[in-house]
Amino acid sequence: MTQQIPLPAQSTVPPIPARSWAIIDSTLREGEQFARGNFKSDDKIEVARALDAFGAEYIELTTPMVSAQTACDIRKLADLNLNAKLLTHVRCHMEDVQRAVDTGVDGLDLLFGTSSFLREFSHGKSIGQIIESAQKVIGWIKTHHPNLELRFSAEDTFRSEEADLMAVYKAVSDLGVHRVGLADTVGVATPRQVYALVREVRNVIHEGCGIEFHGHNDTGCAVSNAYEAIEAGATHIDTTILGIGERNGITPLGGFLARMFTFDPQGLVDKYNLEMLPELDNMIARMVGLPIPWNNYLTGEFAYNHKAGMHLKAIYLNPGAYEAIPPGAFGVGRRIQAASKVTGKHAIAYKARELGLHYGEDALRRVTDHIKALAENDDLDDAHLEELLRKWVSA
Ligand SMILES: CC(=O)SCCNC(=O)CCNC(=O)[C@H](O)C(C)(C)COP(=O)(O)OP(=O)(O)OC[C@H]1O[C@@H](n2cnc3c(N)ncnc32)[C@H](O)[C@@H]1OP(=O)(O)O
Ligand SMILES: O=C(O)CCC(=O)C(=O)O
Ligand SMILES: [Mg+2]
Repeated sequence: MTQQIPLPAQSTVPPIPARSWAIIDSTLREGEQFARGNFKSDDKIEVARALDAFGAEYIELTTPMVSAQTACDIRKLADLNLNAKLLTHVRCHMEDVQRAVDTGVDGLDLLFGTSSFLREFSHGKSIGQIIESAQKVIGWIKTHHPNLELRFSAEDTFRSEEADLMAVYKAVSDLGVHRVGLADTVGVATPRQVYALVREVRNVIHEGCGIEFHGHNDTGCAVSNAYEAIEAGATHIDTTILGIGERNGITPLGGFLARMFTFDPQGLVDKYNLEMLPELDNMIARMVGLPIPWNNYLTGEFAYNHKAGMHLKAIYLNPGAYEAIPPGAFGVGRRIQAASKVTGKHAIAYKARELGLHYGEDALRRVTDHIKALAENDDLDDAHLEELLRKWVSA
């Protein structure tokens, strides 16, 4: 995490310092709600240790109410004494909380649905009753376990009435929670809505109270919504490795880091062991029995594949011409695909030079056209290209 890497010139957007926000990785909570997420005790230890080595500030675990085994696993994870703070995600309910405080975690993430959908179909409580429960539960924790870090989230925030939200957030902030949470539970929020609501919430909570954002990806906005939340003053972002979670998941750790790297690369390098990202993604892909998607942020098989002739000419001169983020920063490599119908003479000349071969202008044009024609139906692999370039010189 002290590594210094050569960093390219970045976008013209003002920097957002990486020290202004923290990651709450929820692979071991939201990720357990993923279709293929069913982590065994050893898996949980492996994931928690890996996230800790990566530098995640927080690791969120599911509620001990799930099962006796889950409660036992939470205790085991707490006994690891990781640097990352451990949180357990619990309903705003005395029984859950009493069970949670015995597990040895550093904090509790409380939640209560505030939208009319969840008030009617999930728990049946009014906003007044939600606030009363929060007072009872938070009051009890503050008295009996004053050292626990506390967060209160309004589940389904973005389909809740603004006045209801402000009443709930003000009440829990007055009760002394360390953070309030905004959750885009069904992935419906737009980046602009996220920005506006985080600003509103900032106005009703105490100055030192943090703001956490949890965003689902149903409409493809999970990364941009997390970014907008930070722009508006959020301090904590929920992620999972590979984005696993209910339905199609939440803000993926890698995608979020890619987004934030462009604003403060050195800040990220200082905070996290970024080169571990492929290891984290591979670990979860293995545990859930699915491949890493081909177009995954940073670690997908083709995330750093360069193919078109116009790109290749520039990439050889300066990779930053067609890369926002140097792949080495995240421990991945780039792939130059020089032998396709969309290649150009500069790419072929570079490939030839790597083999110690040099062509005159005419020969270069002819070999390039030959390769383009051959590749009309199927791209050539590197071995085929090499053979062809060598033969061309000796022919
Ligand atoms: C959007 C999210 O991801 S929220 C987090 C979801 N996480 C989980 O559900 C954790 C895993 N869940 C479980 O293991 C179980 O659902 C348990 C142990 C929590 C509860 O199981 P059960 O008692 O069998 O209830 P069930 O799951 O069928 O129903 C949910 C209950 O929680 C209540 N509830 C829902 N939200 C809340 C809340 N925020 N605070 C308090 N109670 C709540 C509902 O009213 C319902 O209780 P009821 O039967 O008294 O009406
Ligand atoms: O507790 C939270 O803030 C988020 C809960 C959750 O997973 C969701 O609302 O999608
Ligand atoms: Mg969720």
